[in-house]
Amino acid sequence: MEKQVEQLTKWLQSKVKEAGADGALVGVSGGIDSAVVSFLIKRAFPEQSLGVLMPINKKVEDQSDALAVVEKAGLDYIGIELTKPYKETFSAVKDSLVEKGDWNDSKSQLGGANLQARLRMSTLYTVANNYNYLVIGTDNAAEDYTGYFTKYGDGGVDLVPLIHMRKEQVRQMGEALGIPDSVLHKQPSAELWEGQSDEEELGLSYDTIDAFLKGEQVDTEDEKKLKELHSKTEHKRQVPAGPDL
Ligand SMILES: Nc1ncnc2c1ncn2[C@@H]1O[C@H](COP(=O)(O)OP(=O)(O)OC[C@H]2O[C@@H]([n+]3cccc(C(=O)O)c3)[C@H](O)[C@@H]2O)[C@@H](O)[C@H]1O
Ligand SMILES: Nc1ncnc2c1ncn2[C@@H]1O[C@H](COP(=O)(O)OP(=O)(O)OP(=O)(O)O)[C@@H](O)[C@H]1O
Ligand SMILES: [Mg+2]
Repeated sequence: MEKQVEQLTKWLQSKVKEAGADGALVGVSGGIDSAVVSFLIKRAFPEQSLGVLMPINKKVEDQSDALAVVEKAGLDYIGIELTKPYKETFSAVKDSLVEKGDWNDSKSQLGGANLQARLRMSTLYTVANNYNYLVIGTDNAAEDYTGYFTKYGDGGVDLVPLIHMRKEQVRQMGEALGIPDSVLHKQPSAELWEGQSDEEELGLSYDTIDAFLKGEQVDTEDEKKLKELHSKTEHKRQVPAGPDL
């Protein structure tokens, strides 16, 4: 595991150098993926790395797991509360659509969730511009395959160090790096609405997704679901399509 950590550290250093950037930052949620990236960027850029805590409908001081991560990693951090910008943007959209008579309430939970992820992305890039840092993403192989991320939200980043790692491998790396137990053993959640759980929303467990990614036999219905998710979200893994010349 140490060898893999070292490889990723060197890779981050070389990509940042190649970009002419001075360091790297990551959004820290208190989940395991961003915890692993926090430790990696601290290792790659001890003096030029930053964690950004961006609670929505919560205070920075309430993000206890995220605070435990930056503290344990020794990562410099800032807290930027996005509740007000989120509420204002969401209301501006809603009020205009209600007035036009086109508001679709059943779509609003997902629309609002994706707005949260995209507001965080915009915030990260604003901070990155200030420091001349790159924005490091946290997507892993399971999320990438299933397209379980917001296009141009948490998917809108410069580098994706964990993209070839299954969730179990992220957990193993987290253990090796000394990530706090509360974070290691927590249920994966995008926390975009109350009680959200990745596995419940996907209708698949990470164990099943990981097994499939390893080429192991999984339940036929699960395999069908995985392939459907993958093909439906292909557009998220590509640059936007233009017409043929
Ligand atoms: N074929 C196609 N070609 C080009 N573009 C296409 C398209 N189909 C849809 N689109 C576009 O893509 C949009 C849908 O994609 P998107 O906006 O991403 O939205 P969508 O995939 O519907 O939702 C994002 C999913 O990711 C989950 N998520 C989000 C953020 C973080 C995490 C986490 O794990 O932390 C998870 C979230 O809970 C939700 O299940 C459509 O509104 C449309 O604009
Ligand atoms: N409150 C937050 N503050 C800062 N960044 C956040 C916040 N919520 C989400 N993010 C960013 O969005 C990313 C995607 O969230 P995701 O839930 O997939 O990862 P995670 O929380 O690190 O791990 P897990 O999937 O196990 O919950 C996070 O890794 C983080 O970079
Ligand atoms: Mg999470």
